[in-house]
Amino acid sequence: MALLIFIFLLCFPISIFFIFFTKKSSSEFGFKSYPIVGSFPGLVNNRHRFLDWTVETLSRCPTQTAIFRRPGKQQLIMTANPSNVEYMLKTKFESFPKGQQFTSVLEDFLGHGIFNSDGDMWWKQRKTASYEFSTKSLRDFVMSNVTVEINTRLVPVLVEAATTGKLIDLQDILERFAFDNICKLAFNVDCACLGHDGAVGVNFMRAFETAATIISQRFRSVASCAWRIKKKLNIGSERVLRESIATVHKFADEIVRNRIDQGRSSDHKEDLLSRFISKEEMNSPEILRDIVISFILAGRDTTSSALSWFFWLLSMHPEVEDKILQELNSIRARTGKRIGEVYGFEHLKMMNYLHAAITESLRLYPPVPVDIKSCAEDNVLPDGTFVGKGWAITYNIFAMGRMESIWGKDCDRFDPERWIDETNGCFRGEDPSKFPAFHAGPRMCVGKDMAYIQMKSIVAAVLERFVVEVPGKERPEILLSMTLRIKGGLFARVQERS
Ligand code: HEM
Repeated sequence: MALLIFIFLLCFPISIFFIFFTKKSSSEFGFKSYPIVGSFPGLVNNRHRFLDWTVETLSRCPTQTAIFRRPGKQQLIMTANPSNVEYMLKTKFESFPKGQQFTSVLEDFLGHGIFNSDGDMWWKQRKTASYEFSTKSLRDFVMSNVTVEINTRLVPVLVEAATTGKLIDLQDILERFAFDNICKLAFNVDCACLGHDGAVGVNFMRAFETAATIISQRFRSVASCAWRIKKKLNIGSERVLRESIATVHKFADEIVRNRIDQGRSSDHKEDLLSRFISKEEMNSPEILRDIVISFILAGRDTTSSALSWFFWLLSMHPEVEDKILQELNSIRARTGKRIGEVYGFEHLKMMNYLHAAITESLRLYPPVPVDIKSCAEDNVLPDGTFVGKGWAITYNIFAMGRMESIWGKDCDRFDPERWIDETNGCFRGEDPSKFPAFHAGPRMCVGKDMAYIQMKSIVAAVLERFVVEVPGKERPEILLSMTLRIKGGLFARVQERS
């Protein structure tokens, strides 16, 4: 008997070790999987380098697609394969909605706004947004807001930093810029977050930031019941989230109600809220609030994330900065514009090299690094991968920008020239299923053109007047929140360019 107990005690831990830690996945290349716990051990081990880990894993897979095994029947597929991306975002769009699993996580904050809805609800908002974003009046409104923000906020903040010689957090400055800008576009309110720490809008911005950060953490919660229990008990981060959402909703509700009361007599005709109010089917205060909040979320951290990584890359590639300055010089020479005068839309269109450099930065550091959909019916992807009904599928934009199979041997190199057409020197775009930084198909980002207007205007204004120096040569640490941010900020020193 004693011998049996001894053998059992010896064998039990050894067998547990073998079951959990040595059994290889059915797929030799993808995420390793173990009985009961699936692929979670790999995720836990690599959580501090999640994106780099997925790049390594997907680039080893024959079709750049891997299965992440979860306990239970519903699995998660991750792909960096352009044919699969085209299939899910375009060809079989209806089969791959955001899905209840995704939208229920964000619903407390975003309700049923464009960013967080599917089907009819999404389509009605999309139709209006697509139309309004193609109008010249909205583009002019954006141009004038960007010009004012650059001249009266961004440049003075940088002049002061140049005078004092202090390190500044460029990421924070860009986030404040983007927040001011998107609030003007969404409901024509000047939050004045850049350069005015005491402004009314700062509370709104902070609450918005907290809500967006905490709600995105729900996706990383190991078991979804964990956040749901905390929410029910109103404790910990869920309590902070509830308070932040209340602040955001109160601020937005007041604006929406006032605007509805003002009705047709309102002076605000240009912003998105006024444009949506005039649509019969979307004039309930709650849905208007959800729409506005979705737009703020979509336009807030995306451009600032893109530009933070862009300025870091530029600090490592002075030859690219020189070429941008040469291009700006030649445009000034042709148009007679003086330094300090912000460029108009027609001038921005001439900046092919700058457009290419920003796009190249988006390839390597996409603000939305991974995107998730659910599968509404059993499907087989073009590369032969089976995706069952109810499974989740993510396409990994960060990994796609680093795939040799898409970009060739120099895929890791920051090279704006790959976006320039050699025959005419103009910017040459790429198929969105290979480069889905702005999504692809019917849900493609509606703010893409506006984002380029904002990004090109900022880069031109900053580079012509200032030299930006980022100390250190290491890649900054990635912070995964709703977007790809730089952990701890992007600290830089600026000097006025002589
Ligand atoms: C560099 C800047 C930007 C990038 C990389 C970007 C990227 C994206 C991506 C990947 C999506 C799809 C997200 C999803 O459905 O899961 C998206 C959607 C969207 N974006 Fe952008 N975006 C940028 C700037 C903006 C700006 C400035 C605005 C607003 C003015 C905006 C408005 C939207 C909206 C409303 C959607 C939802 C579209 C829909 O679901 O039909 N974006 N964007």
